[in-house]
Amino acid sequence: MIFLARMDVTFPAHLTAAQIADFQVEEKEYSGSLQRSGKMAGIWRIVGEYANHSIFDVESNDELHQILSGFPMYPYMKIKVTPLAKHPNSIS
Ligand SMILES: O=C(O)CC1=CCC(=O)O1
Repeated sequence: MIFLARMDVTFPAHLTAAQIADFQVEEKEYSGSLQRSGKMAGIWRIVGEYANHSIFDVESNDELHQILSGFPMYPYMKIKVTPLAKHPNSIS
């Protein structure tokens, strides 16, 4: 099952720059591990926003929820998930 996820990050004002930097390091490690496993097929920065579009290739809605809720920044992200089906004109 293929899903597009848009993740918007908003850190609360009480977090320090050092705490935010720690979240960014942890996020990169978790994200890298998902990408190496193939569960996360790609991630793109949305230009001009602290947000991304990511593609996930997972077995179920439950697996996607587990993955998304495991992101260290999950408490600070608004996530919109769009399920994708094969387009009839796709040649791949
Ligand atoms: O878009 C970001 O920087 C936050 C994020 C979510 C997954 C990831 O790898 O980074």
